[in-house]
Amino acid sequence: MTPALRTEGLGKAFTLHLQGGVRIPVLGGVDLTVHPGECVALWGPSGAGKSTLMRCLYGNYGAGSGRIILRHRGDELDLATATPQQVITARRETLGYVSQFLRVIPRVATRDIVAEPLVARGMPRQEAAARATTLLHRLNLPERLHSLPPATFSGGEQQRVNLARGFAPGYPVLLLDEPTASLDAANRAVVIGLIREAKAQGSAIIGIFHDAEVREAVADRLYDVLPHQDAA
Ligand SMILES: Nc1ncnc2c1ncn2[C@@H]1O[C@H](COP(=O)(O)OP(=O)(O)OP(=O)(O)O)[C@@H](O)[C@H]1O
Repeated sequence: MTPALRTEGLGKAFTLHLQGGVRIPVLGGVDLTVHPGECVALWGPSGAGKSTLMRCLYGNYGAGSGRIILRHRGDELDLATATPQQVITARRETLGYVSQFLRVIPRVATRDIVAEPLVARGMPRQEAAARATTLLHRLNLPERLHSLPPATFSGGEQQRVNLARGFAPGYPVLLLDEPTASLDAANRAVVIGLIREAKAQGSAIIGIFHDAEVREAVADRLYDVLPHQDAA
């Protein structure tokens, strides 16, 4: 089976320009493969580079070396060398990312924040709003909050808005950074259900799951992110 996403020799180092150009190698030689319907959990000690790897995969950080091959529009797209326009298209159609924290857009209602990626993919606005509402209910976000901007929501409420937005489109590849960090047991169980359903529908998932119960419930295998001394 063709992988949904794979990296070849991915490396990343940070250069601290305000600290005399000190170079911090983080990732090196990362060969990660995830297939449709599979969930891979990134594993490794604090500071090993798990979040950095996620951000490289989504294109938030440029890769220092190597390739990030995404199966996109029936072809291969190397995100490490893709143009900004190609990255935007890949994010709209193929690659989703649920970060730990919601970046709130002022004055936009929660329902619209969740519906937006569906509308961007061409779904009629009313249908997108209905799907958003269903997901928000499933994640136990009370109806009275759906029409409010989430700026004043609690951490757990904001995380659930973020999750609804990330799961709504059914992306072929979905990146999850600590998706249950701020959630109670009932909502953790909902997220486990959403991940399992996404896998059953063929999504490839890469996640950081510090919660062992969630990790064991969804991950098919672990990928070791090792502290690296020699990164690009
Ligand atoms: N923007 C940045 N600039 C400089 N150094 C960074 C940057 N982002 C991360 N780092 C460094 O890269 C290393 C890896 O950080 P990262 O957050 O990826 O680790 P992690 O494995 O996700 O850790 P944790 O499990 O604690 O969240 C750390 O030493 C961190 O200080």
